[in-house]
Amino acid sequence: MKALKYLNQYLWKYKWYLILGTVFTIISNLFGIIPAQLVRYALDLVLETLDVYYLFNGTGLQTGVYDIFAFSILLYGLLILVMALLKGIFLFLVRQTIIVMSRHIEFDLKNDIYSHYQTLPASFFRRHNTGDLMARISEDVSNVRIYLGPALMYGMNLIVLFFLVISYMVSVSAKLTFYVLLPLPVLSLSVYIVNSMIMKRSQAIQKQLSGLSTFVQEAFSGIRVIKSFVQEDHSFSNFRKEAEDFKTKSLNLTMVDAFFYPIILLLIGLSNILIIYVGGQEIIGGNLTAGNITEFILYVNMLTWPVMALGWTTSQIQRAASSQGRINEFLDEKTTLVSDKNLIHSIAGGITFQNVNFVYPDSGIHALQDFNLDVKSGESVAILGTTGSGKSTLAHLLCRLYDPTSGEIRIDGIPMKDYDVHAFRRQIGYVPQDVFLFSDSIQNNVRFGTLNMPFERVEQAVKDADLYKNIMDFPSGFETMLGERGITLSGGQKQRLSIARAIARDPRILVLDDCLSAVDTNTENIILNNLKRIMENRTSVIISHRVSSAKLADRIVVLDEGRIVEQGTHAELMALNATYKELYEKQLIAEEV
Ligand SMILES: Nc1ncnc2c1ncn2[C@@H]1O[C@H](COP(=O)(O)OP(=O)(O)OP(=O)(O)O)[C@@H](O)[C@H]1O
Repeated sequence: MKALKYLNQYLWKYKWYLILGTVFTIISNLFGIIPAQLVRYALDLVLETLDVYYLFNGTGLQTGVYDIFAFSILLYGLLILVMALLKGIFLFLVRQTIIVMSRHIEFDLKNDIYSHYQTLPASFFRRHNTGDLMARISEDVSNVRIYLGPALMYGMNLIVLFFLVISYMVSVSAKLTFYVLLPLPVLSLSVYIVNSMIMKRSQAIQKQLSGLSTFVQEAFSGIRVIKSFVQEDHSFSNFRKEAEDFKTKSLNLTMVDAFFYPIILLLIGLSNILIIYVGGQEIIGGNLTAGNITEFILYVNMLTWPVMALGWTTSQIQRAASSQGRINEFLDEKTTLVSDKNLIHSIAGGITFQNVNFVYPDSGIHALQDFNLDVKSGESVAILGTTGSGKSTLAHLLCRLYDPTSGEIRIDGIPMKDYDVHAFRRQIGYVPQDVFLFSDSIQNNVRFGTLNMPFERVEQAVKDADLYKNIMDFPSGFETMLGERGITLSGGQKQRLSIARAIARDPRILVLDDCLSAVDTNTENIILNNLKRIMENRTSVIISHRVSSAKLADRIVVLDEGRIVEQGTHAELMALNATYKELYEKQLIAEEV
């Protein structure tokens, strides 16, 4: 329950909806209760007037009595109708305040979670799968919304109704009220027991649902691999297993739910029997009228639905508490990538790695070891190395997706940690190894959020990435849609578009992480030559496992198992006659073959 405290800030923000909602709930319940009293008056009136009516039997006054009697009944009938109408109007207003409030909070909560997700470091997204992230922002927020909307509304309604009805009942007959409410402790106990079971089972369902979403999301992201390996049946049988588990857990919950309503109806029925039995004796004793008994039956029936909803409400509150707990777990995660000084200024692009060590927290792999490198502003450095030698790790550190485990990275002589993270990243052009493009037009993929970027710059970036001709060949040119709603680019085209996106931002430091692997050597040369021109006076770090990409750089650094084994220009490294030369010759032969 503690988890729900987090929502108080939103309740405070929308306090007027809540206050008005409470007032409307009280008014609507008053209009709901008054008809029961009108029924009592009407019934007692009928019984009393009947005696008078028969008293005047055979006289001319009987018709007069009948007219007064009929008129009074009609008046009561009309009053009950007006009350029902007023109750309806106020119920409408209750929904217009409480449910509207819950929708506002749902909107705010989703936005807050989404923007919080975005502040979290890359390591967080490695630890948690996409299905889980999605479930917390959709399923869990929905559960919380139901608590803040319908559950709060029914809960408030129950409290107000209970208070009003019981005070009326006591004012009529304390004895009868005592008997009518006798089954209540049993009811509360059963509600509590059943709800604890509901809570446990719904948590299991929630967890399973999250697993199911992850499975489906992964299966459809990798649909091409599944199809090409003819693994549809295997994938389906795995899905069935997950879905079967979900079904079993849901059925377990349904069984408990099925117990719930009969128990409540039984106890309410017991109350009705008690009213008639004890009330009947009271009538015989002359303490109550038949109207009172009718009124009591109406009250008890009025309580039936809210008491039944009590079970639903409590289970929903518990469900919301567990959902909010899951949401808080992520909201409490704080990024470690913070800056004390938050320096915001334009950088020249000098990079210094000083005894940098990096160990991946989740795998414990020592990806970079005592790494020292000095890159002057405007210099182009190629990082070459075998697979798993730590090249991408270097790129991640340069974009400050991670901080070094020990050692320091300095930019223009200032520790990278002192720069404002966003202001710093804005000056970096990063082309990741796994190209990711959004389902949007080519133009918007290049602009990527910088809406005021002149079209000429988009065009120039695309030309520099040697993609212009390809784009012009598409019927819609720059407006060509990509992704699920549009065309699929080839691997090389994607890489070039990703390069265009990075250079269009006019970065001070460009980090290319093995992003020329899917283009031929000729295109690679064109792009690298273009980059040489546009990156003049800016720094470029070209990561590759291909010597052809490294050749044009001012300096080449050869990595092995997280350490620098050689560095120098192409000619110097060839003269060394060691790792680089061996790599060069191997790749030359492979290319010739
Ligand atoms: N997010 C991660 N969590 C844990 N270990 C990781 C992670 N990313 C990489 N590693 C490990 O760190 C080491 C260096 O990986 P890195 O991706 O930097 O190599 P690389 O030189 O870029 O390789 P490649 O050329 O194949 O991309 C590898 O052993 C890899 O398994």
